[in-house]
Amino acid sequence: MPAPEVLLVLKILATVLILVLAYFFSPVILRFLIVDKEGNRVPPGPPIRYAFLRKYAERALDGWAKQYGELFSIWMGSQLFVVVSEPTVAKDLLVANGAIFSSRKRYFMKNQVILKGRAITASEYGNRWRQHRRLAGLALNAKSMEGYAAMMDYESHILINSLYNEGLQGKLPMNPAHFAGRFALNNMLIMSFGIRTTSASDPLVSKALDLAMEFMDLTGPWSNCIDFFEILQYLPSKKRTRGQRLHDALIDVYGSMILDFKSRMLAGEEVPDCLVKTLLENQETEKLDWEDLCMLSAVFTLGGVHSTSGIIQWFLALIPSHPEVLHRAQNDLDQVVGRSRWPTFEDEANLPYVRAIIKEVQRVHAPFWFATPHCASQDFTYKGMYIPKGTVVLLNCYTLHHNEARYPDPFKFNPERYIDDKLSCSQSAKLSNVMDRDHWTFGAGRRICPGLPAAERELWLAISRLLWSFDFRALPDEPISLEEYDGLSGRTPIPFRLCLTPRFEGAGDIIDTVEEMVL
Ligand code: HEM
Repeated sequence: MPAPEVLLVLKILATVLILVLAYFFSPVILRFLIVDKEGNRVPPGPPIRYAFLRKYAERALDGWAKQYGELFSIWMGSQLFVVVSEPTVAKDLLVANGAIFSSRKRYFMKNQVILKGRAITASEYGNRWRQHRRLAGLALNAKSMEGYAAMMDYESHILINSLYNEGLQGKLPMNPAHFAGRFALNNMLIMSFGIRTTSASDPLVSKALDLAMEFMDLTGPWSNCIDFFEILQYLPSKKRTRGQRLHDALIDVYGSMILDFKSRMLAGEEVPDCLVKTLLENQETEKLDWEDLCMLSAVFTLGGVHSTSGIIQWFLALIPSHPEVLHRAQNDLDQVVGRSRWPTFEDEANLPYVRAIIKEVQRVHAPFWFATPHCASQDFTYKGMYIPKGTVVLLNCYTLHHNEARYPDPFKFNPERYIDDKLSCSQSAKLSNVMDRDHWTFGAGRRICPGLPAAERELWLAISRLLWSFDFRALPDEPISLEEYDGLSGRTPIPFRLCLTPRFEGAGDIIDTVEEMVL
């Protein structure tokens, strides 16, 4: 017979175990208990609560979508998620009922520790978000975009030039990630701060890319148990320390750029139009404090870095194993543009296959398989399924992008499927028949990415010029993985190397006619 003390310990352990099991299996009961006035239950879903989802969470979600249907629910710790996996449901909830499904959950790590409730992407739906969106809109409207057009053209030239020279005209295999990252970063710095990095070795490039990666890794919809188990929020943890450090680094790096810009304004210098100019000019009337300025400009900038650079990297990862795609695109470029100049943004409408390649890369390798989660700001019942206020609503882009009915043979990289699609992604997102929409890479509804036109222009310039300039060769003993990826929310390929050889004699003459400039 064990001693009474041992029995007591065993009893306590058994009770704890029962409580833990009850907690994790409580969805079985909650699915009957949580109902609206008519008795409608939450959408179907797995019977247990999850503490975290394994790497490549999109595969688990895709499996559940097949098992439970177009709208299913899942508990992550205390948080109820509803996952949207079908285009008409996405439209019905996020677009038609955008007044209800356009908020954001106050994630502990992302919204509270890192962004301290600031920044457009973290703002709950309401006046503050409208203010942020209006300010971002001023930096991204059609007139502002015209102002950035020449610089984006120039940055794409610098991108091609640095790949050409650093890769010794194709003799040296290279990892394109840093260069694609710098291209996207420079475009964002121009739009946000009116500045650019003047060489690939500028320390700001690595610093900003590292901060963007850390932000993506700490802020995924499932990355942190601490977001869903409130008790952990009262305890010190490594993740929380990383989040706090990231907050401080964002203030440090982006705050000092704001101070530099402000001192130029105060000195009477003519400063370029950009987001920070708009913010500083409107700081008093809009009642923006120092942290608002830092977080708005930091998140705006880093939001457009890994996403755009990721798509360029996925394009480069895909193209060596799809020579038929490459040859057709290069043939079209030769026919439409010729070899005595390279493509400009104005050529876009005349090169439908190149545009189709870009759309297809965005479909098969969206940088965010779950966009940025929305949150329900009211109770809502959809087709007999109850979505309580506070539910996080997730766009399951992976399943949406592999929908057999919309994209036959969905796992095949096949740009041909977009050949008759003459719309830009911005136009396509507004189509009334949502089954015709090109893809969901930029989100949906009122929170749809406001940087979409900027991203489209950048991607066109980079990808059409890469196709015009180079042949692409993978290394026989370094296969490029198209299945695995880096990043917990923003996805980029596992680092890879390839050789970029000029496609014809004379290409280098055009590629080499550019020099780094200081703004
Ligand atoms: C290929 C590149 C890009 C991709 C794939 C992308 C994707 C996204 C997605 C999925 C969202 C969330 C949408 C939603 O909640 O439904 C978003 C939001 C946002 N994006 Fe982008 N983005 C890209 C480039 C950019 C650029 C270049 C900028 C700035 C110039 C930008 C600025 C923003 C901002 C400010 C938000 C927050 C909007 C809000 O919460 O209201 N993005 N983006």
